[in-house]
Amino acid sequence: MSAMTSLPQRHTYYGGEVGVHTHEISAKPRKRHVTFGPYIVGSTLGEGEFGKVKLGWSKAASSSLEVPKQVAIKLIRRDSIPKNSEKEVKIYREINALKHLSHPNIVKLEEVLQNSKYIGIVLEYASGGEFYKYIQRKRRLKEAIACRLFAQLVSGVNYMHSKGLVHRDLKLENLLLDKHENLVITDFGFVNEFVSHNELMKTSCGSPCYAAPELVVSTKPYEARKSDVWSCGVILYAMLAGYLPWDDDPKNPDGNDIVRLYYYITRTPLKFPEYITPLSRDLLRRILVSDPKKRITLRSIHKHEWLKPHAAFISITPEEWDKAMSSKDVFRLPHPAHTRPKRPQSSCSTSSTGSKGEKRDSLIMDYTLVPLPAPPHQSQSHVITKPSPPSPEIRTSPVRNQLSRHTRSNSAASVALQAVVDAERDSNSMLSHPHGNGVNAVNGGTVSGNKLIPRSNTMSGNVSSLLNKDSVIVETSPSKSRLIEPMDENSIMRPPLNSISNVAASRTVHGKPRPTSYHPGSMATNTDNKDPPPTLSGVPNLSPTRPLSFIEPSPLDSTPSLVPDAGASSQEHSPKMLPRRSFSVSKPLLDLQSVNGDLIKSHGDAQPMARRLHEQVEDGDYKQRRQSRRYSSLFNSVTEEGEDMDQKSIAPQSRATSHTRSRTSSKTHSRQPSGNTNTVGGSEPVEPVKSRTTTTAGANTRDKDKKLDKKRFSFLSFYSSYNTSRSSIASEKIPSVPAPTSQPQQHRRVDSQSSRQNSISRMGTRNSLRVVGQTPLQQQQQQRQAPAQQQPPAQQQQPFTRTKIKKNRQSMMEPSQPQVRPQGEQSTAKKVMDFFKRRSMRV
Ligand SMILES: Nc1ncnc2c1ncn2[C@@H]1O[C@H](COP(=O)(O)OP(=O)(O)OP(=O)(O)O)[C@@H](O)[C@H]1O
Repeated sequence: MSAMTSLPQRHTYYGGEVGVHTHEISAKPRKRHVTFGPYIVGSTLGEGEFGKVKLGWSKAASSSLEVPKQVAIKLIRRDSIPKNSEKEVKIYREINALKHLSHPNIVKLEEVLQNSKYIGIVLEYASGGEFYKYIQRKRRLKEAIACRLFAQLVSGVNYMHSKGLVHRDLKLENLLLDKHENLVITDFGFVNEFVSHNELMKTSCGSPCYAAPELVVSTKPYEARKSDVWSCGVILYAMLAGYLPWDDDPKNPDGNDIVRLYYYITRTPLKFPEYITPLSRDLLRRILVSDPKKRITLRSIHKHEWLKPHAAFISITPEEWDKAMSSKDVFRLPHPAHTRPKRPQSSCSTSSTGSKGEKRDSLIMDYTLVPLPAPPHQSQSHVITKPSPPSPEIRTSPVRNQLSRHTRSNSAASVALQAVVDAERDSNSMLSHPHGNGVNAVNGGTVSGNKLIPRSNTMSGNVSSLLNKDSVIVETSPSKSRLIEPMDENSIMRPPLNSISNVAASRTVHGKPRPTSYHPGSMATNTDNKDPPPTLSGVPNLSPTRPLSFIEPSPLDSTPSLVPDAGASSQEHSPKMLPRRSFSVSKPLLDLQSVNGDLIKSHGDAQPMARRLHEQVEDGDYKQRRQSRRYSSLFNSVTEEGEDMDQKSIAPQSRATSHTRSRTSSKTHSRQPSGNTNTVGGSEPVEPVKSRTTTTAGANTRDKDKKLDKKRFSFLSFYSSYNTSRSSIASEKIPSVPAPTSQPQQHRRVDSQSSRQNSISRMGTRNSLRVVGQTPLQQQQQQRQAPAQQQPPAQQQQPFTRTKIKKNRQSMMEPSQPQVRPQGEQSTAKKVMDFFKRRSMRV
């Protein structure tokens, strides 16, 4: 149609402007797309803590026969990232980790873009959607499928462990599927580094239902890798059973009392439904062992009989993965990106007024909004941080640690970002300076050197400018060196990956107080504690509860030490209110001979990242606020404000959109961009078609409903639907617990009316582990002190809903009274509604 309408114009050819002329007089409305760097931004794939994740297409490929490369772009409003905040650290922690992870079951970081308004983390698009939905659809997985996916999970986890990284937030919600239904591990916001010979960590994080007991009930630093193993076990159980383990404490049916929950977990034998085979039960029994010392290691998991069908896959070493992934995709179809489309090399080419063809359709906002100094080198017009294949040299080179060490007073997270980019420089990456297309580019490690940042003259150590609105990071892979010229070495600031240490050291000099960290054991029931589980009314050893903000000042106002996470510090053994875990500021000395775990086969990539700067102290505070907003919205009280705040984190217009697809991976992955073109950033909305963003009450309602759906999930619901009697769940042992034995009806259907409130309350409880600044008991005490207004609506018996929210646990910490659940049969429609209403929220 388009060709037909343009045909007559060919007769009016003049001066070689066919394309433009034809376009201008085309009867068809000009297509305009929202763009972000080299990508056309499509629909919303999901929404997380940092904002929306959008489907994106490579613009360059859209004009050819080549299938546009699809990516997932995690758009983060820059103004939503307070400088020196935990959020900032988390973002760059994730970037840094992903940059050095190259495994088929770990989401691939394509690049990081940045313009005046947004930071875009461009990830490989996992078109298979969210894993928990996959299980939802199937109710539970067949053993063969579960075996394959679990093999992929442990392979990916083993790989990251081999790099000296622990995920610490493994759960169903952080697993995606690719188009071949391979598992993809995502969300590395809590990733941390462990030191091989002393891998203990102190900061508890993760989601309660997936977190190892030692994170909650022990006063001791925990073995980070073993906690990941536990989470893998919970995931495996969920795959096979269709619901999560230990969900049946009659005294704590909603899991509101986290202390009791973990007391129950540590004392209640694992129970299995009858359809789980003995072999898989055996593996689960070895994984879900409360004592981390007795818990099976990943290496032993690999050798377990149940995984024998995939022994060959699991036996692939991290080194082999590095090699394979750097050369080709292993079991994914080759990326079109391997023939990465050429990007305009001229800044003018991306200008809305200076380009022709496709780029004329783009409204490049940043180009005009953010005037940049003329780049010294011709470069790509988009910016970007491009990950390069894992480079052993980068990871292990001791020289890196000797690179310039700047004493900076900037955001440690920014330093981390610079550290991220620094790795590229080591691998011959070149700097690029985009000066157009709205996304500016500077090399993260050379911000000052290439003078792309107005404050560049102060940038000898000012890495924070990486997050300045006028700055953009560009990092190119070695393969792109042909597009740009190498920078003068002297102009490049090259902070080593351990440059964080310098920041930390400098902060130490400042002598600011370090925030305290969540130290679960200081409050919680010890594993060995034989006393009855503490109750809300009688927790004997509660420490004085203080507001999070008081307990945990900004980590960057603190005095980080050089003591790694491992708990080597004398502070580690302080029973209560231990100082916050300090950040590792130097490359960890991976002593392979003394590696405690089984899987470390190389020095790996234990890059010091920003991770240790604040850990999750502020995170708890942030999440509390965020969760409060969400809950407010859920209850239609003070809601609008909360919703707005969340929505604003991406784009104002997007608030009203009804096409936000929080769980539409399968639907959207083939969706092609359409509509008008705007550039994400500047003053333009993110949403592709403005007309679609019309605000209506209905749209708002739908939007909220979708959010609710996104936040709620319960395996129990569909399991109950599938097997309403639940009598098949066999208790292998009679629990010798103080609490009454578990009851099958805990995994039951629920009244749809009450499910929403109940799920909300659950989200605030079992998911509350991410309040890392306090122990559950602390929170409980706070809760007791808190006014009743923080309490959620009266809860009703509901099946367990899973976590996807990270805030305001306090308001949810009030114990709920067990209530009699409706026993009546539900209609199918009601079940379906319940199913979608009880989606998880991560805390
Ligand atoms: N690579 C991807 N491919 C497809 N969909 C994705 C991808 N990454 C994220 N999504 C979708 O976006 C949603 C939010 O992503 P993600 O959880 O990573 O964001 P986040 O900001 O880190 O949030 P949170 O930390 O709260 O989980 C996911 O649940 C998923 O539906």
